[in-house]
Amino acid sequence: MLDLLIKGAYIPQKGKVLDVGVKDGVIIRVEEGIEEEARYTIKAEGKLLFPSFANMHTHISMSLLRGIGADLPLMDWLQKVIWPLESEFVSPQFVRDGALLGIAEAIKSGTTLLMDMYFFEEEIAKVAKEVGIRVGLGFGILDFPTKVAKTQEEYLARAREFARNLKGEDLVFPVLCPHAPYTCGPDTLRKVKALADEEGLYIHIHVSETLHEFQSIKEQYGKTPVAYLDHLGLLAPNLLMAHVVWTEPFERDLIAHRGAKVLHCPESNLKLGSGIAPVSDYLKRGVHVCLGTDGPASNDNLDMLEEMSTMVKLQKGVTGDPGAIDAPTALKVATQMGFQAVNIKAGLIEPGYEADLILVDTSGLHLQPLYDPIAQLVYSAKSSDIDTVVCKGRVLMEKRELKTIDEEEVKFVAKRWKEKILQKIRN
Ligand SMILES: CSC[C@H]1O[C@@H](n2cnc3c(O)ncnc32)[C@H](O)[C@@H]1O
Ligand SMILES: [Zn+2]
Repeated sequence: MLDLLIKGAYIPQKGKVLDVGVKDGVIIRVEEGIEEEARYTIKAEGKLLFPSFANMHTHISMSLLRGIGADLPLMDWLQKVIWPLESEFVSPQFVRDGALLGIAEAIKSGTTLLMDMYFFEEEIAKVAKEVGIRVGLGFGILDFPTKVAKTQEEYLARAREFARNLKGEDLVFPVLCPHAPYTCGPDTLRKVKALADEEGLYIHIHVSETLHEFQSIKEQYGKTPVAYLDHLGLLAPNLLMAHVVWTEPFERDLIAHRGAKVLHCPESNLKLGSGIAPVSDYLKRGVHVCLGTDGPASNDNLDMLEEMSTMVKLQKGVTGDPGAIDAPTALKVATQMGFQAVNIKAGLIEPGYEADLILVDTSGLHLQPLYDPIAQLVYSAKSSDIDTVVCKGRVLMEKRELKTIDEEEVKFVAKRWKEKILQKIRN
């Protein structure tokens, strides 16, 4: 008996109407007219079936800080606004409440994998398991004290303990998160690398986000950021680098050669005025590129459909080439490349792949007439068209109704945080 049967959806990547049968979280049948019994059946006639999105760089609990400090460059935004607020308000409860808000928004826009970096990540692990979404989790490691730890030794010991506690979990997995080359010195970065290799972990880090960072790392260490990380031994397949906006051409080839991954966050880079990453050039050179929104306080949402559309249009505009990134490639970057980067077999609708899927309702005026579903998903669809979301075979949203989160409660709690935070800002 199947656990889930999705009947009669059009699968654009196959160009056919098919049924999809799922058992134990995995797609086992993709065929016409499946008659096998199923515990749960979704009638999907007239809808499009796609893989779900992998949001590969975010700080979901920052959803509670959304809208604060708009229109500042990165370092002013962080140092004058965000870090003082985080030091005042971030607590396990803040992280939990922010995670619920962020995860609810992520599911409603079709995401089933989030790569997160923040504080008190054990709270996010609990929320993710309750709700049924995949999250890669690590707390930020910095060369200065935060609420997580005070010294390098303490950060590394806690990171090891955190990783060991989460090993073997189903939906959540531990990652090491040195914040950036400008907040972690070379000794910390080398030790993080050693720990990652010992424990078999990914490293998730902000890299070369602004021109200021690019120039100051070069001044301080005699090498531009990517070359500097390579010099320290970090540039390897387990390195997930967020942003990578500023690179020399030789560094781009080095990333491809070493197999490190780029987590591209175009909307955050635009909003903070950080620049435009040369993503079509990365892809041409064979770099593994994934897509992320960054935190919802610098974007200011977790909408991967929007992010995908922004990515493609920026590359067309900057290069003057309308084929710089085509729609099927954009979809692949936002789905399959993300899952693949962390070794999750999802992102394709094939037997043997994890059942991480979305159904898209095409009845909206903005999707009429529907000639090219993949191009129209990238260029015309809105996240409100996403009708159903399935993560590892579990239905997290159906007919736009969240199945595992109380949406009204999440909004109520967010308002309470707003009142507290506003009081502080006004005083
Ligand atoms: C210590 S946990 C993560 C840390 O990162 C901060 N952050 C959020 N967005 C960005 C960004 O775009 N670049 C660098 N750092 C960022 C966040 O506020 C947390 O303090
Ligand atoms: Zn970030």
